[in-house]
Amino acid sequence: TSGSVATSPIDSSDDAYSIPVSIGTPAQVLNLDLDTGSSDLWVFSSLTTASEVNGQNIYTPSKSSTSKLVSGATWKVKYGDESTSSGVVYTDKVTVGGITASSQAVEVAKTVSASFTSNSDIDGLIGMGFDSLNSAKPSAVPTFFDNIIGNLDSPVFTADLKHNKAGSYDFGVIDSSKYTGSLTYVAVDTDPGYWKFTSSGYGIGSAAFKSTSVVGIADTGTTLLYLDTAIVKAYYATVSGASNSATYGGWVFKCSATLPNFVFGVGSAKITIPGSYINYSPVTTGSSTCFGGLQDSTDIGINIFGDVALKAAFVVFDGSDTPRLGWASK
Ligand SMILES: Cc1ccc(-c2noc([C@H]3C[C@@H](O)CN3)n2)cc1F
Repeated sequence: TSGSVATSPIDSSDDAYSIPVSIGTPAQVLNLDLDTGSSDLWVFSSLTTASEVNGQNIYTPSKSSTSKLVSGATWKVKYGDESTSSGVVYTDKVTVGGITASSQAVEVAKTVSASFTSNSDIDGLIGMGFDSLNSAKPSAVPTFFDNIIGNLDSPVFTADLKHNKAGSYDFGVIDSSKYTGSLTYVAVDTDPGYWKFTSSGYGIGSAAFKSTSVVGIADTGTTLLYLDTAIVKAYYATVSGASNSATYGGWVFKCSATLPNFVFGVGSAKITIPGSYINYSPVTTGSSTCFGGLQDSTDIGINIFGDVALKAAFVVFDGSDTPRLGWASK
């Protein structure tokens, strides 16, 4: 089997991308953030503290004839931005892009932190990282990808994110109409559970490409691109007036600035991120100061190829016995 689901940016800044996910019988459709950087499928629910729900769609297990409580199971997640959620676990039928996992662990939130409450466009997350990252106790539960991989024509899913428009996630198939040229594959280190790979270098604008190993994760749930200080400094050195602002917590510049393209290497291939993607968004609505789509990864401890990078490429997440990432321009 194979399938495809449209994914849309939740706002004009492409802060996150959501997909419709059907849960239960009859179907309850929630808009979930597909996150290759985590491995819990969790949802706002009828069990979520009422004051912490603000416009989200909720999953009500009691209204589903196929829901089952997983007795004694709990979960708790914390994301890179320190946001959190936690709760209990049900199993139910889950369908994404026409592909069904008949008994998917659905982690039902009893509580969520303020940044989830204030984000009415996200009804939860669907983690597509490796099972080692799953937070369920006393034992981890499989991801949706893990539950369907055996039924897929090919053990892969692909990401085709776009700037300010709908893209797609495909399952079980590599649609060659979605990219140009050829795919270049790189090895994935699944420890501790991210899609972690080594980029072969970078280029800033028309400057010479710098061949150097840059280890990072392909993370659809992170908005921006986070790289080593030296690379980030070299990039913004080409942007007059750019500064690393304590006030805004990162590199900012005049919104009127023209930013150079940023190239990252994957093997012998090169992915070009248009400078316009790095002129990310005003620091506050209407401000003439803009926040960069490329930021410093020092405080994170790992480099993250988030949506700013991913939306410049077509990416194959290959979950075969030797996991790997395929990259192509588009
Ligand atoms: C309100 C909100 C907060 C965080 C996230 C979030 N989703 O994925 C990620 C990244 C960081 C890393 O933790 C795993 N992938 N962060 C989504 C939200 F809607």
